[in-house]
Amino acid sequence: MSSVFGKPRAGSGPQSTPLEVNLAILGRRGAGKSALTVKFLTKRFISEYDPNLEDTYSSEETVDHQPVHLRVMDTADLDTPRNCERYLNWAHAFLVVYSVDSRQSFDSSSSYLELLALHAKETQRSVPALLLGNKLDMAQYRQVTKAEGVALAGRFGCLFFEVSACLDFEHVQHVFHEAVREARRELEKSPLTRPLFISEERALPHQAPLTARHGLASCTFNTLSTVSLKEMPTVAQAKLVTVKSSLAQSKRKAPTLTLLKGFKIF
Ligand SMILES: Nc1nc2c(ncn2[C@@H]2O[C@H](COP(=O)(O)OP(=O)(O)OP(=O)(O)O)[C@@H](O)[C@H]2O)c(=O)[nH]1
Repeated sequence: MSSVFGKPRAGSGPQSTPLEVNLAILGRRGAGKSALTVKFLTKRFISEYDPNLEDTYSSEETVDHQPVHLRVMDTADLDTPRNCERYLNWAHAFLVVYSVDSRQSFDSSSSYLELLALHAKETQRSVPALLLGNKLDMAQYRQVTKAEGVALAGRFGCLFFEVSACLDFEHVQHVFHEAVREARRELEKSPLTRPLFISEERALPHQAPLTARHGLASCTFNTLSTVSLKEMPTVAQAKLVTVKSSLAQSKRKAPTLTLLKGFKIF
């Protein structure tokens, strides 16, 4: 039996079932969520995309010598969080993305972090979030300083990174793997935490003022006190695509590319 983070882990040997981690990528339209997701999955940068596609990808990863079955939901909210339940109750970790050359996207990322903090409070379920400033290659057009990113992340107690989807794959991979580590820590603290889909829609009493304040229109939260719990169903309007691990992809690029419909990959 191997030891991760000082705790013996049942089932972490070679025969073990991979740890399942659901990761949702949040952020304003154009921040680079899809580009980062595809970069992580294929090591490639995309320049054309369908902004209305919301895809959930599945990738077999190895993080700290442990197999991980990682599902990545590349969300497609418009300018503000909408119908958030689909990811709030599904994800074990969130990547909140803004673009360093867009003040608007930074403001949106703040709204997303507020939303996550509120949801954590209401459900008493802490889900780690990482704040990510993307498009570092556009640093000459910066509208958001690194210090502002650090400060926002500090306010919400999350890790912070600046990356570029069109530069090094390793930096992007590092961020995704950090998200897995954060999720794993949380899962080890409370192993009963697992993705749930809660079917009953019920707005919280104080939801309206907060959503109004932060522009979180049409987000509904459901707490564990609501009665009807179900397994997470297929994500609405999402394709689930299995992608080979990064290592396998580099050897077998063609099959991977045919799976990632909706993107033009270079
Ligand atoms: N220069 C640069 N451009 C990027 C980077 N990441 C994404 N882009 C470009 O920014 C635009 C938006 O990227 P997407 O990945 O589609 O952004 P998104 O957040 O998924 O946006 P939606 O799909 O509309 O939700 C595209 O033209 C990308 O090619 C980056 O790191 N650097």
